[in-house]
Amino acid sequence: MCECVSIPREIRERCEELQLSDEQLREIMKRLLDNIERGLARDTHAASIVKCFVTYVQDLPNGTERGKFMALDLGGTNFRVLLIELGENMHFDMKSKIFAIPQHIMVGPGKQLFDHIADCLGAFMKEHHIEHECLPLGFTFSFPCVQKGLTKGLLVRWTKGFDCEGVIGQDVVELLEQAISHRNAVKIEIAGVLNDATGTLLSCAHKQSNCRVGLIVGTGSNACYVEKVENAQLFDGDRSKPYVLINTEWGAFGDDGALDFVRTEFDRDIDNNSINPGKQLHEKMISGMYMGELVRLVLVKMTNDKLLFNGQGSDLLFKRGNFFTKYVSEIESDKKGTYASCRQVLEELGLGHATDQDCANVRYVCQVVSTRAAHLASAAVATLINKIQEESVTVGIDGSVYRYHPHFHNLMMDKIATLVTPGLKFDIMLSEDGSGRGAALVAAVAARGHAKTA
Ligand SMILES: Nc1ncnc2c1ncn2[C@@H]1O[C@H](COP(=O)(O)OP(=O)(O)OP(=O)(O)O)[C@@H](O)[C@H]1O
Repeated sequence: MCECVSIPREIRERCEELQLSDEQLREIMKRLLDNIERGLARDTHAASIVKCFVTYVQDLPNGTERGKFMALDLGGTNFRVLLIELGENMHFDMKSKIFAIPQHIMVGPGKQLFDHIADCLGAFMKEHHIEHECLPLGFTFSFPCVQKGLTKGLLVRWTKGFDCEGVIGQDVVELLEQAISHRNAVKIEIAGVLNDATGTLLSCAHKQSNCRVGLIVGTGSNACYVEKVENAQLFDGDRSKPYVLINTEWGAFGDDGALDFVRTEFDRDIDNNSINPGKQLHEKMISGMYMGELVRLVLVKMTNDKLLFNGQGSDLLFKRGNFFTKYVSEIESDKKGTYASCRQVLEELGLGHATDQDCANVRYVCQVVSTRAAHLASAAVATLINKIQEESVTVGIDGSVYRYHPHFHNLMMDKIATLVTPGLKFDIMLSEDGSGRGAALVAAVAARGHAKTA
């Protein structure tokens, strides 16, 4: 962090607990690996915090997939319906539309949510004049699910601000099918349910054949990776194939206290004020739903201690949720020694009286919080790379935090390089629309399978 020189000692000291040493990161890796192994093993799975659910996806795309597919992507800020056509030479034609999920639907009855999804699907198919076709559909549903097959996923719990009654324990594919037939508008054949991390892995593997990890750093954080079937003890699918994709659900890592040695008062505050206290503690230290709020909490404390803004905050700064995660990216995008975006953000927050020193301090806090997130994500990715132990592995990543934060990629490249077993090569690539393409690819790979057996 090159700007330390101009940052007062008190500010730096307050931020120390938010900076993780390599030793701490290695300890986190050890604990995460232990959690992953417990999630995979028959005897320890039930009690394991990191669930490592099997996905039943065993084949990666190989470029021979062809046809027209639908995809639904539900799992965070936006809900999307997509129509994707796979052609020769990896040609990918995609039409998509974003539909809002109103807040009252996010926390209302489950039936209302699935009816809404079915209505949006029907409207989209009509708009594209395909309402009379029965197309295969991949359903990206990015919440923790126990899968019982490629087309059966039971919701374990809601995350990321959703809390719809009557869905936990239910098969979300069945709920979607019921809603579609109930609305009676279109016909669809659901070919697979997956989450966005799996979709990201598949969409990157379509381009980069050594892709073995899919990572999300968006509203939430999660990862999926390619595991040997022999290690996936609970997998009851085709054990004659060598691999199966594992959905780690690592957002829950730490829910048993494993991360308490690095959690701070700010992390505890975020958790206590969330709709799922005590849950998803790893995710809450990394992802976009919480990053801005973490920064705000640090700024509030420093303001109250008269270390910022001459002790004069603003109503907007003191109100929860007002410091958006995109502000972190904007503030850190200012060139060294300049504060144009920072000033704009502070003005929006009623802090027009900030001095240049305040701006430098605010940027420092943003850097500390986003760097911690990038380092935690890196430690978790390095854990998987070391576990996979292939000579060269590509990690596909999606999510607005990774996509838009100006330094996240570089921070991750540097830290993963420090943490992986010497000799293992890796690369990380941005997934172009992983959840949508990935869902279509699941449907397409399944269709390829049918074609083969037919
Ligand atoms: N410019 C930005 N820089 C950093 N974070 C951002 C930016 N814009 C949006 N975000 C954050 O990214 C999150 C949304 O992530 P994304 O767009 O990947 O959506 P998502 O699909 O809902 O996420 P997920 O895949 O976790 O379900 C929000 O928490 C938001 O605050």
